[in-house]
Amino acid sequence: MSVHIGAKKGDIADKILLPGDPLRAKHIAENFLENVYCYNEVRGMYGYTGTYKGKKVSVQGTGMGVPSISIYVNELIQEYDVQTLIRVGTCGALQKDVRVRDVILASTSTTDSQMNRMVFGGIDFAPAADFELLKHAYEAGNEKGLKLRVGNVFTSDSFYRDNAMELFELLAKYNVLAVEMETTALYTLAAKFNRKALSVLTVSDHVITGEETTAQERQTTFNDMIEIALEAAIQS
Ligand SMILES: O=P(O)(O)O[C@H]1O[C@H](CO)[C@@H](O)[C@H]1O
Ligand SMILES: O=c1cc[nH]c(=O)[nH]1
Repeated sequence: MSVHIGAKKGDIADKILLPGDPLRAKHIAENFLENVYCYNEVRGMYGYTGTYKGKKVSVQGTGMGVPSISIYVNELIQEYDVQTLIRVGTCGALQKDVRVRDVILASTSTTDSQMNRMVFGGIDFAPAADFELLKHAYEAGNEKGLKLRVGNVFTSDSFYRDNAMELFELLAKYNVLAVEMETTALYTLAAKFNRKALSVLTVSDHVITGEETTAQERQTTFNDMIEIALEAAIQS
């Protein structure tokens, strides 16, 4: 096992879905995978492996924020040699024409996290999705008749922020689609270790209109996003 994941080598597939919420991991395992086993319960951050359309796929909760997802992604890559990592997360919409329950593919991310500034000595590294994964996910969405949004998301270090609207309006003006808390870390670590990564996000709330989804929905019912991510994973 690694420090935070109680799996043996070989227990985790080389393709993995990464929800922030461990109960979303359980939902994905129970409703989308076959031949499932749970390989991790450390800290209640559930991890499962099973098959999707006959191909081995894992799903691992990451917790919230850059430090938490960085721990899981580092260990999944360095200890378990995972190659393809797809975040399946929620986000808050920043654009008027992005609606609650829409699915967004993050082609890149903007951040207020200091992580990359520390690593790159003040240079602004531009985290990017893997193009092939993004293409497969986009095509999977099209096949389901969905109009996916593709673009820049804001990876924030804080969920609660003073004077948030001022920043959100500025980001919206620069075409940032939504706010969430992990994509920058995922894309940067994937670049560091030469792995493939993508964030597929469902809009759970609207920062401008105030429209929201319930905690139950955030745990369990964002199934378009899950199917799109699984299709992209098995084609990678
Ligand atoms: O639903 P998840 O994947 O946790 O993603 C979003 O939800 C959490 C905040 O409520 C943050 O982790 C944010 O990125
Ligand atoms: O980080 C997040 C996630 C969902 N909704 C938000 O407003 N922020």
